[in-house]
Amino acid sequence: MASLFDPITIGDITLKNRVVMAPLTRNRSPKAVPNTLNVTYYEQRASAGLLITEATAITHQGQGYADVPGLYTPEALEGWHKVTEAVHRAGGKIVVQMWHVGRISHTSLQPNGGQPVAPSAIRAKSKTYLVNGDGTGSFAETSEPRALDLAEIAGIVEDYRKAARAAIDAGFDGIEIHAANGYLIDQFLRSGSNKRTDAYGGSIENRARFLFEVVDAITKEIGAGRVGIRISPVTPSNDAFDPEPQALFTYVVEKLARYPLAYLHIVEGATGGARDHQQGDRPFDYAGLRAAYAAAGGKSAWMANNGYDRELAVRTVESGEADLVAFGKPFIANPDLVRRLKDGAMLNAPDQATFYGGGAKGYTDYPLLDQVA
Ligand SMILES: C=C(C(=O)O)c1ccccc1
Repeated sequence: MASLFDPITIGDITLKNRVVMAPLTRNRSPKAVPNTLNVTYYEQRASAGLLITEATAITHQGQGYADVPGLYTPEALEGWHKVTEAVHRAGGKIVVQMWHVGRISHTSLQPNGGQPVAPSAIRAKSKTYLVNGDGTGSFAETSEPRALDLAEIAGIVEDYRKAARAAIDAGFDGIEIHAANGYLIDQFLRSGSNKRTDAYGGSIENRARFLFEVVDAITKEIGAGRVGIRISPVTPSNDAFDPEPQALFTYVVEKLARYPLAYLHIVEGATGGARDHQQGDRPFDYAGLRAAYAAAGGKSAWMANNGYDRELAVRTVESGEADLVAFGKPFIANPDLVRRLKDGAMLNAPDQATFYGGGAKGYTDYPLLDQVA
């Protein structure tokens, strides 16, 4: 029977435990360049079995929020190299979450002030984070997107391939494809945001085409053993919706079974919200999803996420329902979360007011267990 605190090898990556830091957007990388504060933040949390970085834009077009990092300038890659070196020096493992926001963006963040791109010209009922002239942050409505021309899609697939290569060259142990939470890949998957009538719209197979072109390109470039993927079957984040999530994501995982990936990362329920959130006419069957994946020959590690506490995480790994558990907010407030979970110690409460934007406060200043009187 496996324990949350046992080592595990996922694809080409060996982890010292199964406690994962989930991707957490913190908006603390001005000009999309990781800085010394970011180095400290990730280094502090290196006792995790695996760190998944905050969502990181593969190109300027893929950028949707102010002060999130990128993977597309020499300065950003140099900044990430400092992060990976520090995490490895501290004995950690780290992958970067590769992100294209699609329609979840704002003209002020887009190249030449242009419209964000999407599978279809359907505006999301969502907001994005901007930084005002005086440096203060605020949330603004996302802009009206334009539909991608068929001829543009191959270029974005190539952007993913180039970014994956750049990530490995920057010292990451691997990458996570961000296919969740209503961003570009998820916008193609979900029928609520994809009304295309060409080979990328309509049937489930067509709506998943873009995802698998990205998976093909990245796994050919860096090897499947260094590739994870995050999906969120029923999240309503960023106005994501599909009335038949079980059919859609069963198709997705059955096709992913063909790739010997490092892991599949599943957001259960509404991201950061109710674990039992439902889309469509019946509750989502996560065990059934994994069974379909295994029946299709899938052998990659299964990473569960969203609202896990110590008890549920320990039970879920011991039962074999998942191989790893990813924690978000608990890692914001507890750099030494692994030790706290192992010891059953109290957890610092995260300060919501400092989740997004700002500096060290609420980012690198949470006390370790040893520092708490
Ligand atoms: C990248 C995000 C995601 O995956 O939901 C995100 C972006 C902004 C705020 C919170 C989360």
